[in-house]
Amino acid sequence: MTRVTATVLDGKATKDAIFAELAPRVAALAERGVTPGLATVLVGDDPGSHWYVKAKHADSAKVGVTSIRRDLPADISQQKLEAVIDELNADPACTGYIVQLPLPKHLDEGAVLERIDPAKDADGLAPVSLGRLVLNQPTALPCTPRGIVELLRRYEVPIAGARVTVVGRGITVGRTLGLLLTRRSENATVTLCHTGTTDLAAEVRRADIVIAAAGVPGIITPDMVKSGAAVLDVGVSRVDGALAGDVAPGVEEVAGFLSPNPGGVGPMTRAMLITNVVEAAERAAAG
Ligand SMILES: Nc1nc2c(c(=O)[nH]1)N[C@@H](CN(C=O)c1ccc(C(=O)N[C@@H](CCC(=O)O)C(=O)O)cc1)CN2
Repeated sequence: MTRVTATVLDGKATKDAIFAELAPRVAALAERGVTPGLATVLVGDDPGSHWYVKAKHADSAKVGVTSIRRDLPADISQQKLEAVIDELNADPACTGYIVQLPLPKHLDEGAVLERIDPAKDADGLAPVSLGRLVLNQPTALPCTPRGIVELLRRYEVPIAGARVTVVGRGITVGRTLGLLLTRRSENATVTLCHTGTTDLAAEVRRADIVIAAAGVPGIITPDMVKSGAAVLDVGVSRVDGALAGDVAPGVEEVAGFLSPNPGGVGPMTRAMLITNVVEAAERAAAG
């Protein structure tokens, strides 16, 4: 019997294509004397967060976006961290910035996000940005949800009318993704599953698109997936030091589309961050 294997939703190749599209836009801004600048605020020593921030600055360099880094000690006080936020809000070289999450437990993440000038919120995670998203007002979109929608679109996975099951209610993916997918421009029907969901397998089985963002290795097994569904693996766990996604082996034989992990949604998150910064610079240049 011939085994069918899902089409790979290649986030790395798509990121490279997006960067190739952004580079001339950055060059056009340069001709007008505008250089977009991305700043990152990184608190502490988490190796994963360090990797992400380093990658974000490498991406910026590839596209012609300048970099500002604020690497801060794990025991920084709330007051000192907020002073760094205030500096970036006032810095004309900083078009947009992100505070790498999660922050150490002693810090008030909500207060930090609230302090970000919405005009410089490159992550779309500040309360005003999320409120604008809810109200259908123009705003920077959260990078991972935007990356998921972009990846689906570029591979022509039908979204309008699709049943989407999102697994995981974290702020960077699950909780915000439904806001994008239920806009009229996407028109999907979304179910958000979490630890209180009574029959996860049934919710996944009826989905045309599954977004696995629980951070539980292998939680999505082949028997849970409808034949031909698109499955995007966004979960990040470390098992014996290696990255482990939420999607178990064998799903590629049932799904129609599968985003690998690594190499799927992660690179798209980075591509959308740089896109958000370039768009902010274009808005500022237009006055
Ligand atoms: N302020 C934010 N914090 C966090 C966000 C976010 O969007 N904004 N999302 C995640 C982490 N994240 C971005 O910051 C991110 C995750 C993954 C990748 C990525 O390219 N991953 C690679 C694999 C990397 C590895 O081997 O560990 C891949 O998937 O191929 C980039 C960015 C939480 N925090």
